[in-house]
Amino acid sequence: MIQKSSDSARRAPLVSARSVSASYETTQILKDISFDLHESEVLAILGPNGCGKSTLLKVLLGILAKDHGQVTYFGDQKWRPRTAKQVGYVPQRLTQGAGISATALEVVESGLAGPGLWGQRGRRTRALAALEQVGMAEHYHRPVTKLSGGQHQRVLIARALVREPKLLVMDEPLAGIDSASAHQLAQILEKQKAAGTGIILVLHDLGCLESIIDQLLILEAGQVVEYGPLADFADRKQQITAHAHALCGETEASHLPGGHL
Ligand SMILES: Nc1ncnc2c1ncn2[C@@H]1O[C@H](COP(=O)(O)OP(=O)(O)OP(=O)(O)O)[C@@H](O)[C@H]1O
Repeated sequence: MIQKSSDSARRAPLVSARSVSASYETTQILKDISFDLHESEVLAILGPNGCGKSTLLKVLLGILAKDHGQVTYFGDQKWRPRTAKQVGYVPQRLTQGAGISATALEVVESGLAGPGLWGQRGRRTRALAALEQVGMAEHYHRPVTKLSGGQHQRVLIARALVREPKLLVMDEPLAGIDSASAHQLAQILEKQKAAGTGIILVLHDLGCLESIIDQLLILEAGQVVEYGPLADFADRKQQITAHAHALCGETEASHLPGGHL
């Protein structure tokens, strides 16, 4: 059941999922997932290890085909090259295949590469501006392998923001970063939210991102067990976080490839 605040109900969603199911070969992982994400909204997806959070991201990012259901992006029911252009994806870390010896600037510029996306001209200027947005301009020439976890993450956020996305998707953004970096992350996301970007976060814990989260979607065994405004969970927040923590243990590397979007 989709619950909407009266404000949200008046606006068309940026992303709308209806009764989505998905499988790996013959094993069904996601069952009947529905949610809406509006402009300037932050949706946090929580749930225990293996419940299907990364799989849901893969479906949303057009990497894994759905078995059934519908995902509408920006009013369009098909994932197209122009959809990709409006979506920024932030993985946890760069993988080997993504060219990890690249400099911060090269990594951010790679966010503008892709068929039918942006031309070569102006890439550097846009990439530097994106690094500036996340407070990393002075590190533009450094190899990402030499950056701290939080700095590395900010470069990946810049790579997503360089597209000026309408939708930002982040996989476990609090994993492996210290509390100062987590607070910087909260500030960056808050600015994006204020600018109208819709944000989907896969989390194991609300942490210091709680203040920017609007909606919670809790998955268990591939199904939505809770969905609604964060305020509705006020009396159960600790319980939900403790539950996710207890079941999650150490976070694992994302299954999603970095930098292909
Ligand atoms: N490529 C794959 N092929 C087959 N099964 C997979 C594949 N990727 C994930 N799975 C299985 O799908 C289920 C959901 O995995 P998924 O990675 O989506 O969970 P998750 O909630 O993101 O877990 P975590 O919190 O550990 O990252 C798990 O049982 C997992 O083993």
